[in-house]
Amino acid sequence: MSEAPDLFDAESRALLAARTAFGEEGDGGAHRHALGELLTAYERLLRETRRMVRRSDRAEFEMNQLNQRLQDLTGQLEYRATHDPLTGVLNRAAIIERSNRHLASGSLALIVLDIDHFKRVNDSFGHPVGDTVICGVVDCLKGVAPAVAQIGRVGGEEFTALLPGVSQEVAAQAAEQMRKAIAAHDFALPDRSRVTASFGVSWQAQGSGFDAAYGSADEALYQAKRRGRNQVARAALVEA
Ligand SMILES: Nc1nc2c(ncn2[C@@H]2O[C@H](COP(=O)(O)OP(=O)(O)OP(=O)(O)O)[C@@H](O)[C@H]2O)c(=O)[nH]1
Repeated sequence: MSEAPDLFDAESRALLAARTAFGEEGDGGAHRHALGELLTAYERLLRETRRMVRRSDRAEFEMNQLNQRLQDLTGQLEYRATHDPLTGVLNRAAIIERSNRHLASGSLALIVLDIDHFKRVNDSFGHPVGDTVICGVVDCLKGVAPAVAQIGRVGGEEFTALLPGVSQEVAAQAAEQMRKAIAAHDFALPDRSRVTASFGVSWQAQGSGFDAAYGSADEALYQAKRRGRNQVARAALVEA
């Protein structure tokens, strides 16, 4: 028979003693004593086992908590790396990454918009008021954007909406809804003036990239600004 492990030394000894006592012609007292020793040894073993189970439960609980915290922190880090802290929409890096990902598997319509004469808002009422206008514009965009749209802030007062698999025609209609929503919104500026934005809309076939999509939408946006602002301009379509 193999040797008993150290952990069970006391129990093994008690068991051996009990076997010996019961194997011999002993008196009742010796048997009772051996049984008592055995019982004590096994009660101790039971107590030790329960203590170890409790300790292992505690360790498992703590490990699960640490795991959860790690997952939360990873999620927070990922969120910060991909979102604009002021408005909560996607940041420039995330917009570039998603545009390229969409264009690798299909077409992409891209809307770029820029708040008109935004410098005046900052200069007249201060930066914090400018920030509330930026947030208000994002709220307007979210309110009317199609479900498929992914909204991002790519510059100070410049935003994009990605519309994967959507035609330029439909994207231009969505941009027009956005334009109307901003123009109709009361931004509660001290002089009661309205806020407007200009839009450029591009469409790229599968295989293109963010630079081409953004470049042509930005060119169209520039046209919208030149033509008097508060309007939507479409980029010339480039066939694949
Ligand atoms: N409040 C605030 N202002 C910002 C932020 N980022 C950029 N800006 C401001 O946005 C303004 C951009 O102004 P311009 O590029 O001259 O353009 P604009 O006045 O909007 O005029 P147009 O685009 O030609 O219609 C500047 O005053 C910047 O300081 C921001 O995070 N918060």
